Amino acid sequence: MQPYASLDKLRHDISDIDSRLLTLLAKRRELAIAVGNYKLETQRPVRDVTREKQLIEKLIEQGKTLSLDSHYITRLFQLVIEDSVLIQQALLQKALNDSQQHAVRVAFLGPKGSYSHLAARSYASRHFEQMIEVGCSKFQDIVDQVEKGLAEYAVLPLENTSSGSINDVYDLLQNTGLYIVGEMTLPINHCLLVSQETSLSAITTVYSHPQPFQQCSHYLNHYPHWQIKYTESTAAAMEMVASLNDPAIAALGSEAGGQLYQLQAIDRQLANQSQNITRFIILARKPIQVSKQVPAKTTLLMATGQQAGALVDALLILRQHDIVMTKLESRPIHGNPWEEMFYIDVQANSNEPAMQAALQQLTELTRYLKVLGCYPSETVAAVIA
Ligand SMILES: C=C(O[C@@H]1C=C(C(=O)O)C=C[C@H]1O)C(=O)O
Repeated sequence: MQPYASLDKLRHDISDIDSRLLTLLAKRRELAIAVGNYKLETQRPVRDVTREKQLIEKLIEQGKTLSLDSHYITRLFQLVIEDSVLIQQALLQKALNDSQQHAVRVAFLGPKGSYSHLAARSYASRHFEQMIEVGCSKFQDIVDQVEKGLAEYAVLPLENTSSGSINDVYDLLQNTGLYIVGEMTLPINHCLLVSQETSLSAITTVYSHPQPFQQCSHYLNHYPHWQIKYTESTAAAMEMVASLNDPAIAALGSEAGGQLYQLQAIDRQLANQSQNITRFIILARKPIQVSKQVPAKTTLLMATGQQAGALVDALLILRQHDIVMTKLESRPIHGNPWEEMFYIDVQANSNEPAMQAALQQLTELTRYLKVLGCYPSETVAAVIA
């Protein structure tokens, strides 16, 4: 038999299995939606950590008999379970907030192909029937679009596992009347994208948004002669590289985004952290109700007095009510040199009695307190067996 013929046959069989896997995953999702509807009627919590643990344990056992590695099985099914939890959370949220909108306008840092665009699409696929894309060129424009009623939702990147907090977005939150109504995480795989056949040694200039340059600083240190050029988004960098069509010019961005501009990746996984993940927040003009059946997060904006221990006193209030803090960030207050605004994420629903009591005490203690939003926590990691 010709080697090519056998390769064709093998690939045909692999494609066949992949397609059957997809059909099964879609069936699994349908069952998860049915479970979601059952939970809606019976008021049961979406997450069942014991069930997740048992499920993964059983799969690992079965995997052993099939010579499949437990780490591989865990990673695969964490993703599958995450999808199922998020789809159920979206279902409960829709029922509670009675949102009748079919086509919603979502503003993000565009143009097409940016990470924000991928995040907006992924969030919309779970939450809305149809998304009308509103690509913006600045963070401020995204917020303005929603504030002016030209879009219903804003998608903004807030923090990244390699480069940390995105200060410009934190600062915007101090001055907007919008509320946080959702969050999501997106794995970010930065690639070096080029418009034609070339090699790393031929590159002289790289275009991208400042964030990818920060997140790939270790990789870039190997090429100190590369000229760095900033653009307003990774997609703008891709657009530029496509239009210049020069073998010495590259962009840092996502492979999927690059495909929209006919760019090819010549190097991948360039971020300093192998787990390079960005957390995005979703903003809207009105706050939402979060179902008691889903894990919730609340984000607070707070200015304490200048007295010694003011922040500690505030945090002690959270501890007193057994409220877990997942993030604390501080940013300067514009116009008040050396004064700080604190951003606090807690694992709690702002409607719970414990949180209500804590908010009451914090209002008495602090100079300024605002609930920026309460939203379903989408940083779901299925429990490892
Ligand atoms: C589907 C369910 O909901 C969630 C998702 C699970 C899954 O995808 O297998 C398991 C447990 C729950 O956290 C369920 O409760 O069975």
